[in-house]
Amino acid sequence: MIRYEEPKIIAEIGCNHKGDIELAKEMIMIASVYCKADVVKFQKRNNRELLSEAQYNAPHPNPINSYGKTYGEHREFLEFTIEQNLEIKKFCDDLGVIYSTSVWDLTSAKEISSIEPKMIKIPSAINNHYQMLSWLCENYQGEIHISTGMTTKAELDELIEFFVERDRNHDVVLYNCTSGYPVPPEDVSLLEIAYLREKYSEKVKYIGFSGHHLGIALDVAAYTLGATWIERHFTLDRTWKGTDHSASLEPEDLKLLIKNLKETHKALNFKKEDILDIEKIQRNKLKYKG
Ligand SMILES: C=C(OP(=O)(O)O)C(=O)O
Repeated sequence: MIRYEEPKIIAEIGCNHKGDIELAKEMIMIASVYCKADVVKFQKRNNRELLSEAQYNAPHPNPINSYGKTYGEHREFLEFTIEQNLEIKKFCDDLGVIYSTSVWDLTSAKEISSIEPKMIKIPSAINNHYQMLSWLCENYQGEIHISTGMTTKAELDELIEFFVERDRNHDVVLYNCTSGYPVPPEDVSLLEIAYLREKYSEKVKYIGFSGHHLGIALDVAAYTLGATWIERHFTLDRTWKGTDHSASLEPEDLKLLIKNLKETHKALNFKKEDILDIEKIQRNKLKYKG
């Protein structure tokens, strides 16, 4: 039986702030105050550590989305320093919204841990970086959220055992994810959520869903299948330059998604009695009396 707790919604700002901290703050305000997201999330990379020299110096694979002459320059343009991340975290604390970020390398994991966020995300691309995961298990006290896009079932088993062996599984949230931008419905593969729940719900704290699809219907289905945490990319304009905007939600969509998720949470129950109060008048009026 699924334990339906209140859904928790992450507005993944990621790099959609276009490297502009004032825009990032405006997005945080809208996501939290207007849309009512629980968490706003960013991404932290040390590009010299993460990318090989060749990757750093190569052009962006899709130049139309590039903010620099090389892929490395493009990534640096979108990067906030640790001081800027701290400024953003304080901005979030003042607003009462949770700040989080994914970390893409060991240096970023160490830097971000030093500002003590409540939760850190491990992106699908990096969920096999065991040196970084070991460091986090030993040094970081908060929740560890892990995405499972482009990951085999055997790799997933290994990942969960890693956390169980270190007795850190009690604060792991495991996300179903298909890594694509955008992902067509047939590749969202929502039943993987049921698989994660059946196989790992005793081993991790919660199951989640990191969606890169279009629209908001599938997130409600994901919640109904047992994903408590729902993460969606967030932008102010889906036509902006950048890989993630097209698969992101604009404010009206995110607000409606959160409303729909909260209503679904209220509706996922059994009738409290055979005939509810709301039905009694109808029963007197309409029920066949024989
Ligand atoms: C890429 C990320 O996540 P996911 O793998 O869930 O898309 C991220 O959080 O930075």
